[in-house]
Formats: sequence, structure tokens, C-alpha cells
Amino acid sequence: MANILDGIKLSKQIKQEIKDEVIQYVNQGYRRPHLLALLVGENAASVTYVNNKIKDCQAVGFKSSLVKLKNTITEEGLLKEVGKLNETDGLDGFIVQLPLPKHINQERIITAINPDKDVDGFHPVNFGKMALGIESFLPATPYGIMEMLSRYKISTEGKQVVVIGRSRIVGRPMSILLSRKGNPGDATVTLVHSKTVDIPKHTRNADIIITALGVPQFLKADMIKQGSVIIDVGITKVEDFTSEKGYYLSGDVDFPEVSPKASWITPVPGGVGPMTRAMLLKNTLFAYSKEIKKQNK
Ligand SMILES: Nc1nc(=O)c2c([nH]1)NC[C@@H]1CN(c3ccc(C(=O)N[C@@H](CCC(=O)O)C(=O)O)cc3)C=[N+]21
Repeated sequence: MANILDGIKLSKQIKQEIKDEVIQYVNQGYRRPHLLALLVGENAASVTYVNNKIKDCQAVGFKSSLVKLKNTITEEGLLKEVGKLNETDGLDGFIVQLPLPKHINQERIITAINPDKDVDGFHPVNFGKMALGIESFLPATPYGIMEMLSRYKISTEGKQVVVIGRSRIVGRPMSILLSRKGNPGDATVTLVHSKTVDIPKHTRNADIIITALGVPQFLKADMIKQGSVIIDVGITKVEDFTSEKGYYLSGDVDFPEVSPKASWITPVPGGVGPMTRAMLLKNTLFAYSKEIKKQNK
């Protein structure tokens, strides 16, 4: 039976570390770090995520703000809002919650964010730095997975890693981070996706599998080798009228059948999700500390 990679426990530990650091700054007379979330429209999942991020900020002693915009806002209007935030003094970082309404070009908005305030690590400049191994904001989900591997002392050196899914914010950066020099890193990474011929052929050879495709129960026991490490990024709401909420959250892994065969596995919920939130706080603290150091010069 696999050991559980407990994202709730780890994220609590990380949040405590952040909180301690904030207290030190405040005791030295500095202001608190400030994170802002920009939310366009009223997508139920997005509202929940953003509210959780605000709660996280409060828990570690950050100042937080929420800007809500109507989903009828134009692309130009949103660009103007981003431009304002780029120039706001004392705002260390902000995120534009995704997905954006269809009439807005997401790439154009992300590119308009000041890379120094891009605590999501989504701006092409930060993506480039991430790929080259230059210090920058790392996208929170892959960063959270790196932190999880590191804190559970799961070595990736020389390991065969298969990442399923090539998204801009998870699969693609994950594959790059694990192939970089260092620890975690130094892995041999295969990135598989919707056009890959015979995904199970790849996953059966993998020491570590990271699923980020959003298809409930996609990864089955016969697709993995004995003792592999399974990291499940997928989180999909599945309708279920027998449950109290009317739905349950499903990962990309068939947990009951895969977990007996794995050595380590993340649960959903309670695995990668809480780590993602913790790493957003870490990126904000990083932006803040750079700003404070600048002011001291
Ligand atoms: N600009 C931007 N940055 C993001 O980082 C971003 C985004 N847009 N859009 C949506 C995705 C998704 N995402 C999650 C974060 C935390 C949980 C999380 O905490 N999940 C809990 C369960 C939460 C629940 O109960 O719904 C868990 O897995 O245990 C999930 C998903 C961040 N995203």
C-alpha cells in the first residue's frame, strides 16, 4: 500500500514558515506583503479558489485584495486594469484568475502583467527564466510538486518521469523543471499528451508519473509499474446526487486501484491543490522581499 503525500500537512508547515517570516519583517517595522486577485465574471470554481486565496493570505498575515470585474469587460478594459495594478505601489503581486471569458485573449493579458509582480509565474519572461534555471517566480502547481518531492525526500535524479498533459501552467513547466539540473530535477522526462501513441507504454516504464489532464480516473493500475510514485494534479467536479454537495472531486488517478501498487501517492483533494496555494504565498513573499531590499539600498 502506498504512502500518502499529504499536501494539507505540508502546506500548513509552509504557511507557518511564511507566517514566521512575515512576523520578523513586521517586527522590524516593515509593512506586510500584499497580494491581489483579479477575478473576471462569476465562474463558481474561480470564486471558490479566489476566496480560498484570500483566506490563505489572512492566515499568514498578508494584506489581500480582491478586484471583481464583470464578465462583459472588454479586453482593452482588462488591459487597463492590469496596467493600473502594475503601477500600484505597495502591491507586491497579483494574479488574474483563469479561465478568462472567451472574448478575451488570455495570452495578451498575461503578457501585459509586470513580470516582477507576476506571482503566478505565467508571464513569458518568467516562463523563460524558469526554463533556463534563472531565479524567478515558478508557476505554483509545478512549484508545489517540486516542494513536495523535496520535503518527502523523493529523489528524482536519473529517474524516468512521465508527465501527462502539456498545459501552459502545469504539464509543460513541470516537464521542464524536472529535467533541469538540481534536486529535485536531473530526471529523464517524457511529456505525453493527447496525440501520444500508446500512453500506457510510457507510463509503465515510469518511476514517477504526474497526471495533469483533467480526465477522472484516467490512470489505472495496469498502466503503472510496481512501486512508482503517483502525483495527481487533476481535480474535476463529478455530479453525484447521492452526496450532500451534489458532486464529488475526482483526480486523474483511479486511486482505489492504483494506490496498492504505488510507493507514494497524492490524494485528491488534499494533495497538490493545497500545495499550489501555499506556493502562491511563497512567490508573493519572494516578490515582497525583493521589493524591501530594493528600498533599503
Ligand atoms: N491565475 C490562476 N492561477 C492559478 O493558480 C489557478 C487559476 N488561475 N485558475 C484555476 C487553477 C486551479 N487552481 C487550484 C488551486 C487550488 C486548489 C485546491 O486547493 N484544491 C483543494 C480542494 C478545493 C475544493 O474543495 O474545491 C484540494 O485539492 O485539496 C485547486 C485548484 C489554481 N488555478
